[in-house]
Amino acid sequence: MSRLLLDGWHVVLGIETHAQIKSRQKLFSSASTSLLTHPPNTTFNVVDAAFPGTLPKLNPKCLFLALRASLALNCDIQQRSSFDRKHYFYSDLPSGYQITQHYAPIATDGYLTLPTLGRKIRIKQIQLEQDTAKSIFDPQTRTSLIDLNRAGAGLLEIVTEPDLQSPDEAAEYVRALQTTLRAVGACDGNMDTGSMRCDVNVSIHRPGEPFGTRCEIKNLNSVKFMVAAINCEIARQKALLMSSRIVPQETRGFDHHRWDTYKLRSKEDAPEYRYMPDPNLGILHVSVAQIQQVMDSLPPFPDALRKRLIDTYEAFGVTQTAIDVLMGLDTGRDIGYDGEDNINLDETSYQDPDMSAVAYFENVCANKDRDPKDVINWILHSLHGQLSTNFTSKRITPYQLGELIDLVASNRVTRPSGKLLLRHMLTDPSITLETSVQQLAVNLNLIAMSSSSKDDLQSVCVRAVNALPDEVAALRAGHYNVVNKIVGWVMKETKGRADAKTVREIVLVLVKT
Ligand SMILES: Nc1ncnc2c1ncn2[C@@H]1O[C@H](COP(=O)(O)OP(=O)(O)OP(=O)(O)O)[C@@H](O)[C@H]1O
Ligand SMILES: [Mg+2]
Ligand SMILES: [Mg+2]
Repeated sequence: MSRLLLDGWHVVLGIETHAQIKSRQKLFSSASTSLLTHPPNTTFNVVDAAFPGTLPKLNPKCLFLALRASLALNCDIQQRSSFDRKHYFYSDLPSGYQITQHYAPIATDGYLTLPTLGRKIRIKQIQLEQDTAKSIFDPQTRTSLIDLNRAGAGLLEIVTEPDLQSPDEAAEYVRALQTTLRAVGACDGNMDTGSMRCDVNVSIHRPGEPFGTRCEIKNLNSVKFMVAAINCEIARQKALLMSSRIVPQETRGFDHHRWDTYKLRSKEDAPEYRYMPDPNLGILHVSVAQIQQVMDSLPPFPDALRKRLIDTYEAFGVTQTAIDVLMGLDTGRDIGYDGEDNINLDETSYQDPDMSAVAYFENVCANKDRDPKDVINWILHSLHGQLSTNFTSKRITPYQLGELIDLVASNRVTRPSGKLLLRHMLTDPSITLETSVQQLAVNLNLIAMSSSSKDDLQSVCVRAVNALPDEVAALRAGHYNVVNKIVGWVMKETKGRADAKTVREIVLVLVKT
């Protein structure tokens, strides 16, 4: 979408994302990070509950993941950064302040490339900070309950420059950010469970004029709501400006029942946070050697990987869209993860999260006789839905899929039979990762008839012609499309083992004579 909206306004958007760090322990305490399955108030310790005399201690795993995310977002890592206290009083904040990096964040001046639009969105800074507890209002007893499980969990706040120009771009940015954070294992990117939450800043102005006043919409937990909130906000600001009023700087929320934004507080009511350096935490030093070590541990970045895949496979007819779907970048899919809990909580066996769909595809394509376009079609169309899980743990290995593709490509098995074969492989528990696909095709009587015995096929076609005299007459009278009905009869009779093209040829010869 272009920057210019229909009626001549420019839209300016900046996004602040809170991403929960995928670490086993909290940012400054040794308590476990909570999963949704944990009962309330079971995963916190005295540090998280802010008992007097407790001291914070930075968890190296959180730092490691923050550095990975920062490098993946092309930021400059600050060799010296520090922590500050942001004070406010709310029941979900036991200590009365949140530890964040207000004055000297860990990383600055990065960018994220929007995969399909190709534009670079500048990342202003990334800061490490603590998450709050959760307060839950119980309307029956009219009381607020506090769950400390989330208190003190590590967050990355990732702040963009005001570079985004439309709701579509904002959506693409969030999806690309989600993919990047997942690719480096820093965050599971799951918006509907609150692992990733966005605040979006919106302003509009006339072309050539300075930026308008921003309003910030807080705590958006899906891309859909974010896009809706931006659209509502643009409409609201436009209406104000068109009637010669001003847009006051405000913090707003999005009400998904009313499908509109509402005012939370104005700039004048903004809390005074009384930021101050946290005296319990010193300067955080990161050496060049440490940065290099993290750099060496990184998997290929999604945009570089995407470019390599396009450069390698586009010549074979593999489309960019297919590559985006394979990489999970396709913008048509909503941000929701498949609900699977693939959080790797074991620090000692740290593994890069899988780019398994890509690895699987390239593994099958390693045999140069295979057509990559054919391979990606099999994966996307026939294995679709299983892409977000690890292929090797599934019921079909790249070797087996390759075997299947070769059987179909050489007409030993028809395409419909191939799909049937695949379904068997995915669902029949007696089939192992060692099963030969060719042997299975033989056992299931799925070897194509045209390549096994043409005579058999000929006799089925003769039966078809005898069984369908009306259709034969229609065909003879010049209604060519009727041939499909006769071919269909043969396909049904042979359970899809016949090659439709061969059947058509045989039928046409039979009908003419
Ligand atoms: N005129 C504007 N229109 C839209 N977005 C803007 C504009 N000016 C700044 N922004 C964006 O607003 C965001 C400001 O975030 P930042 O964290 O710097 O400050 P904040 O919102 O005041 O603080 P807090 O972290 O307490 O919410 C950035 O993403 C920035 O790009
Ligand atoms: Mg901010
Ligand atoms: Mg903000």
